[in-house]
Parts: sequence; structure tokens; C-alpha cells
Amino acid sequence: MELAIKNRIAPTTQNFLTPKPKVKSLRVFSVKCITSLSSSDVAATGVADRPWKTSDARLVLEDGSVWSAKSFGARGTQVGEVVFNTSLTGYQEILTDPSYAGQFVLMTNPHIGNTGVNFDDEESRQCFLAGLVIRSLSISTSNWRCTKALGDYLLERNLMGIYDVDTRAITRRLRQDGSLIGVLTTEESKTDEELLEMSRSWDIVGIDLISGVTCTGPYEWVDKTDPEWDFNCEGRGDIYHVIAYDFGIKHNILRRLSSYGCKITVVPSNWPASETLKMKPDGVLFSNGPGDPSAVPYAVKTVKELLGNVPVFGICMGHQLLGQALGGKTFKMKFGHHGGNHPVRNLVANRVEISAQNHNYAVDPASLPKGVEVTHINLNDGSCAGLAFPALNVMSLQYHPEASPGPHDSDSVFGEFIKLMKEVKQKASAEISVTVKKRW
Ligand SMILES: NC(=O)CC[C@H](N)C(=O)O
Repeated sequence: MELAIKNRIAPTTQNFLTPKPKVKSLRVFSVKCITSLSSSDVAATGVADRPWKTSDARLVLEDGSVWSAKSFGARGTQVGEVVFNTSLTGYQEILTDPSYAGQFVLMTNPHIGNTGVNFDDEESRQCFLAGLVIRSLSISTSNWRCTKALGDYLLERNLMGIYDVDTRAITRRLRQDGSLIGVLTTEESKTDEELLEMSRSWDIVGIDLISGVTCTGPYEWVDKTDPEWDFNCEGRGDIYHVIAYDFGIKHNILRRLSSYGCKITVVPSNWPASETLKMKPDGVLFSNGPGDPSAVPYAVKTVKELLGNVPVFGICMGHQLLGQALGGKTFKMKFGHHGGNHPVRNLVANRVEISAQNHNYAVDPASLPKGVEVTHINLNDGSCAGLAFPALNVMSLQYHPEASPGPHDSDSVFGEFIKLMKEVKQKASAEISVTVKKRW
């Protein structure tokens, strides 16, 4: 099965903090594997035929390194940006997070696949990422929720995966040199040089990836967090209508809002602000989403048009769009933040929260106008992790309070959004009653 090479565009280094090294020669890294008992390449699942499967895939990075690997899932050739994720668990939620569109996710946890996949952990309708890179694929699956092996799941979704790769070495390279574009292939006919050329003539910067993952039309969302697993249940009661812009929204954002008492209408990324205002929502959520936030001016325009008219909450891509709408700039980080163990200082509550993160871009706080407050700081690198502009009822986080996967330390921010909507609503009805009294 051949996978199409997506978005072949001229390379650009826009937004890179450090120039990417361009190494002319190819270097081949192969992992020692037990030699083949049968040279025929059997099932692509990578489970049934282990440990006798031999290397049948290559990952070629744009820095000229070639990594020999074993494939599981779909076969073919795929290009993407390689990012490493430090989460210990939750690979299914990571695979279904639409913010990974166009990227290969390399898991630093060496053992993946042991819990299989299940019905509950889907974070969107599809897998949008380019592929999965892991060190070791579990030879068995064991979990009470498991319905399928990881390899079968990838195959079903036409998604490439490789294992028996030195993920530590690649991670060190990404940390040192910054994110790298790579090409993954199972096709023997393609030479290393061809794949290198392919990786160097593709880039993820400047491309609107949101339009490929957003929903096609508005819909109502009703699912809540399973009551057996729910937490932070205090003080819920009033119903607030929230319009959620789907820039690649994760289901758990919707579940958490719903559990906190919101009636939710999800709208596509190009939904006009005027239509949103006609629906008279109590609040608007701008979701997470893939790619370069400066490549979607239409979304920034929508955010701008809504500012000041309704309380708004931005998560990740939503935070970056808000940053731009407020007059700030976003930039590409060296290798981003991807994982469930990022310490964040919440400057409002004066506490440290361990958070789930997945982003390659960030808002430059120095570019923001007066009145915009930095409310959260990533303690690993001091980057901006949250904003507020009280004058316009704006709040945002650069990371994922809904977790899935990840810690729940920041879940209470959904309660803060409810509080903001409540305050604005009460103020508005107090103003109306004053006006009515005056008229009488
Ligand atoms: N999770 C997200 O919303 C990611 C935001 C943006 N695409 C980035 O990589 O920075």
C-alpha cells in the first residue's frame, strides 16, 4: 500500500531559532537484530513475526542520517517532521491527537503497544499524524479494555510505524539540532539519496494544516467524562453555551467542558465570527490544532472579531491564535514540548502544575501589547505557557489542561472559564435590569 507524499513544497527555514544543519553525506545507523529464520517479510503487524523479523524499513532524516528499522502497520513511503514525546503512557491518545498532523511521533518510552488499543481512548475520529517511531513493540497486549493490537490498529488506519530504532540517539539529535524532517519507507526501490532529497524538499512551516483536520459542519457535543472517572465535580450547576472552534479539537476538551456543565456547539475552523455571535454563546473556546499558527490568518481574523464580544478561552493552537489576535507574534521553537511531564508555574494561583504538552510553536511575550498578562510559565525553558487579558475576558493556555494523556493538575482551569462566563453573564444581566429600571 503506497502512502501519498503530502505537501511537497519548497523548504524554508522561517521561524527556526537555530539554522538546521545540512549534512551532505549519508550516515547509516542500524540496530542489531536477530537474523532472519525466513527472509520473507510476513504480516506487517510486527507482532506475529517477532523476533525473527529483519529490518525492512528506513527512516532518512534531513541531516543525512539513515536509520534502519522494522516496520509495522502500513507500508509505503511517508514524509513528516520528527518530534519526540516523553509520555510514559497514552500512545493511543497521542496517535489520535489531530495536532500531530504532518509529524512522526517518536516515543521516548522504549516499550510501546503493551496495552493495545481500546474504544475509550480515541481523541478524534482519525489518526492524522504521519507515523509512529518506537524502540520496542510489545509482543503481547494485556489490558482489560484492549480490543485490538497496536499493529493491527495502525494497519487499519493506513498508518506507518517502525520499531527497533535507537530512539534515544534520534532524540538526542533532535534536542541538539532541533526538529528534523524525515522520510519513512518500506520501499527497497527508493535509494537513500532519493529519500534524503525528498526530506529536504518538504517542510511543515507556513502550511495550513488545520483545514485538513477540522470538522465539515457544526454539531452538538453531549458526551461527558465517564462519571466513574470524573473529578473536580464541586460547584457545577448552571448551564453555559460554549461555541468550540475545531482547529483539530481533542475529544477530552469537549468532555471536560461538558462535565463542567457546558452545552457545546462545535464549529469548523472557517465558521464566521458573525454566525457565532448570532448564536449568542456564553463563551467561545479556540481549540488545539496542528501546524504553524502564522499560516492561518483567517483563523486569527475570526478570533479578533470575537475578542471583547464574548469570554474566550484558547488551548494550545487556540492560545497561539489569541496571542496573534491580541497583536503578538508566534515563533517556532527548537524542538517544542511533547509529553506529560512539563512543569508549569501558574502565576495566578502561585503553584507549580505538572502538565501535558504538545506544541512546536510559542507566543513571544515581548511582542504582546500592554494589558496582556503572562499567567503561566514553562519551567523547563521559561517560555510563555498561558495568557490573560482581563479587559477583554480572554484566557488561554499553551498546553493541555484536559490531559489525555497526562496529569490532571490544570483541570481546574475549565472551572475558571465557567467562572468567567458566569461573571460576564451576571454583569450583563445587571446592566440590562439597570437600563430597564431607568426606562420605567
Ligand atoms: N497542540 C497544539 O495545538 C499544537 C499547536 C501548534 N500546532 C504547535 O505545534 O505549536
